[in-house]
Amino acid sequence: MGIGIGEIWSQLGSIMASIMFVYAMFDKFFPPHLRRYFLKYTNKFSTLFYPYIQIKFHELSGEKLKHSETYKTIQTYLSSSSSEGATKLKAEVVKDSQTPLVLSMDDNQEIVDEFNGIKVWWSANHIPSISQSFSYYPASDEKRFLTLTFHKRNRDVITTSYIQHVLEKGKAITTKNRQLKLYTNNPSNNWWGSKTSKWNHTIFEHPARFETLAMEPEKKEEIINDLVKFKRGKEYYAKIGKAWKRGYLLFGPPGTGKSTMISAIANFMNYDVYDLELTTIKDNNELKRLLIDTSSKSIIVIEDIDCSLDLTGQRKEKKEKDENDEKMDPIKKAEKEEEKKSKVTLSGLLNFIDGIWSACGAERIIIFTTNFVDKLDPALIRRGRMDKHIEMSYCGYQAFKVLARNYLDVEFHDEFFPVIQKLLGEINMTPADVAENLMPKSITEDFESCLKNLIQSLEIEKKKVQDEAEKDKQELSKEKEKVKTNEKSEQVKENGFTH
Ligand SMILES: Nc1ncnc2c1ncn2[C@@H]1O[C@H](COP(=O)(O)OP(=O)(O)OP(=O)(O)O)[C@@H](O)[C@H]1O
Ligand SMILES: [Mg+2]
Repeated sequence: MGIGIGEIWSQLGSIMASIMFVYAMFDKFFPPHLRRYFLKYTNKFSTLFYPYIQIKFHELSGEKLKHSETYKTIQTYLSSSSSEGATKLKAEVVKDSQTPLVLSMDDNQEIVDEFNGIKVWWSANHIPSISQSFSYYPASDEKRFLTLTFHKRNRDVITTSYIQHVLEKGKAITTKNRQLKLYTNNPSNNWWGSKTSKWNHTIFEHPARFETLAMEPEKKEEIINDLVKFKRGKEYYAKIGKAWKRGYLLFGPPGTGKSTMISAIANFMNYDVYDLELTTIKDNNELKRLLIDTSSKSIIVIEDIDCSLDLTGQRKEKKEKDENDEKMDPIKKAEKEEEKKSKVTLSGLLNFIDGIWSACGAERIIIFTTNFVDKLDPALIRRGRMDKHIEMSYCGYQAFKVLARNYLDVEFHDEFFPVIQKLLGEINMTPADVAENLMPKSITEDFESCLKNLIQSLEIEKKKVQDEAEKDKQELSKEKEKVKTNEKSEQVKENGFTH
């Protein structure tokens, strides 16, 4: 006869009661100084019989400085197999991935994985915050980690090949599912708790590509080659003893495609973009902390560097405006005072680019853009910091051809193209303006009228330039006339004086 469920329960109950009783006796009568020895030996005893090893992977590593990439990678790896093993699943942020729903293990769930016939167990663990106070911000002492459990005898295989296998596979899945992200820095008064990130991000979906970027083909080729070389340069950078990063300085007048070029680079390299807004950063220290929280395979962009640094521009303008607010309430005024005092300095930025801290994380491109390259401090843009200087210039004939192909699907037109070629040789027009002229303004407008529009604009521009040159010439001759008449009258005076 089998034993009934009820009987099992009653037996289990009495066993539990006995354990509780023994524990209570132990707690009450065992002398505390002996208890320590007892626990030590039972621990040794149990490890003798407990044949498993556990490894923990924490979400935050390095004194909470950084979200661990290893943790994220393992999580990705596990999410690909957890759907089968775990019974409680968690749906992850959907918008970051190309797959509509990313499932992963929920807290305190366990899954079994197998590698070369060896069984391992993974569990997701969560230690809630100790502080009980209710807060809008996530608690900073909350801890999450993944635990890997395996048999002692497999120690070597697991710690070398298996973990490497997990990381490689996790990375491969990440790259496959990857959508580029565009990050902007959060003002530091929002950096509460360890969970709130220093960077906000959205999905980066700029359609710019090198193929659609209008510039001289040789120049474009050169940039692409440089990027390819950089991407494959891991060993090379290690060999020459340099951090694996590269700086580009993009300069040129507004509307020549600097920002477009950044997007094209991001798409080409498949890197995330960190758009760094220097004006909201309080000091060099904050800048450093932002840098630490960026990931590898990324582009760090500082647009209009001449305006955002203390060298010129924006900050000064801001100060002047503030001086008008004399009647401001005292708290706000103190805050503003604080804002004025703290700032990122040139040396802080230089450290950010190539100081010791810049070596954390690899495969990174730093891009500065400016309209006025002459305004920048030479220290900032010397080679080694900004390795490659790229001038984005006015639209030439080759660049126009790319735009015509993009906007109108036209390769050549024997009536209009030669005219445009001649005019572009004489007139400076930005690719943005050329593009605007080429864009059909209504659905009925055909490509010929678009090309005519461009020619018309170029001719108007040419006329303007000619008129201005004429005016300048006239003024110059007037000046000359004046000087001549002055000289004459001086001479007359002098002659009159001597006679
Ligand atoms: N070289 C180019 N190739 C293709 N499109 C271009 C190019 N330059 C400009 N454009 C077009 O003009 C628009 C403005 O260009 P973009 O924002 O890249 O200029 P910019 O150099 O960054 O200007 P600013 O100095 O004002 O920031 C873009 O949306 C793009 O469509
Ligand atoms: Mg721009």
